[in-house]
Amino acid sequence: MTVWFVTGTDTEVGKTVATAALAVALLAEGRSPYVIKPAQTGVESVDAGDLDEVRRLAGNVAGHEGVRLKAPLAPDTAARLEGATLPGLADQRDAILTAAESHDVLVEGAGGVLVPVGEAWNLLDLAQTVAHAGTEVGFVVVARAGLGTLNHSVLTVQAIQHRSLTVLGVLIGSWPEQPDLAAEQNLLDLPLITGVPLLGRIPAGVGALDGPTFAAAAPEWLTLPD
Ligand SMILES: Nc1ncnc2c1ncn2[C@@H]1O[C@H](COP(=O)(O)OP(=O)(O)OP(=O)(O)O)[C@@H](O)[C@H]1O
Ligand SMILES: C[C@H](N)[C@H](N)CCCCCC(=O)O
Ligand SMILES: [Mg+2]
Repeated sequence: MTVWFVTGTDTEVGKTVATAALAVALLAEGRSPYVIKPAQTGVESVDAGDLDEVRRLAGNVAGHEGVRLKAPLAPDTAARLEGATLPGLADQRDAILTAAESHDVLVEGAGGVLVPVGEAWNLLDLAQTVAHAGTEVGFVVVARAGLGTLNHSVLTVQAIQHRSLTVLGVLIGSWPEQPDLAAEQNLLDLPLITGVPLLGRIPAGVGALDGPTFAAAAPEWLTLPD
């Protein structure tokens, strides 16, 4: 089974909404998604995290969180502030490999791709250790629609490719109802400048939909990577 890492050009670009849309598209193909959030920050123990939001939108998909931390900061920073220990790289890797035995796994990072999700390691380190175990790994990069996204997207794609990891494509996390000139041109320029496919665009506002409405529409917004 595949392991797709869902990263973004920044925090708040729509990785969670994109993860939910990818999960719906996998379900629509009769596949079995498993969603992992290795490190959830900015939530108390009783709060809904990204995995809960994915389940609200996509239905009760299988999955787990690696750790949750209170401060709305990078995981290693949040852990330092509360004196918490982050799960080790091998533990997070093994949890992914176990899930991948029977599921197509979606792993959502925290913030952008170089944000530490462990003690001095990031999503690229995690992806590399999963790939070294012989599992097929790919990245989906969630990007903003408008001016500024070209640079952020190329930086992210090249950081991933620099580690000899595969970028499956770019997905626009929130496509405006009235796109401006930059957004419209970015539909052409994003695949040109990054060298990877544009997998689709998720309409702005759909993260606020109820689950069934979201799930009915989500497959139209994107093309699943091969
Ligand atoms: N297409 C969309 N429609 C509606 N709301 C959206 C959309 N994309 C993002 N949002 C909203 O923007 C906020 C940030 O989105 P999201 O949580 O997906 O970002 P993220 O990249 O997952 O952030 P993090 O780094 O914290 O995981 C959320 O409140 C979300 O509901
Ligand atoms: C709290 C937020 N929503 C994310 N979970 C964590 C984002 C960390 C970003 C760190 C940084 O790039 O400065
Ligand atoms: Mg998120």
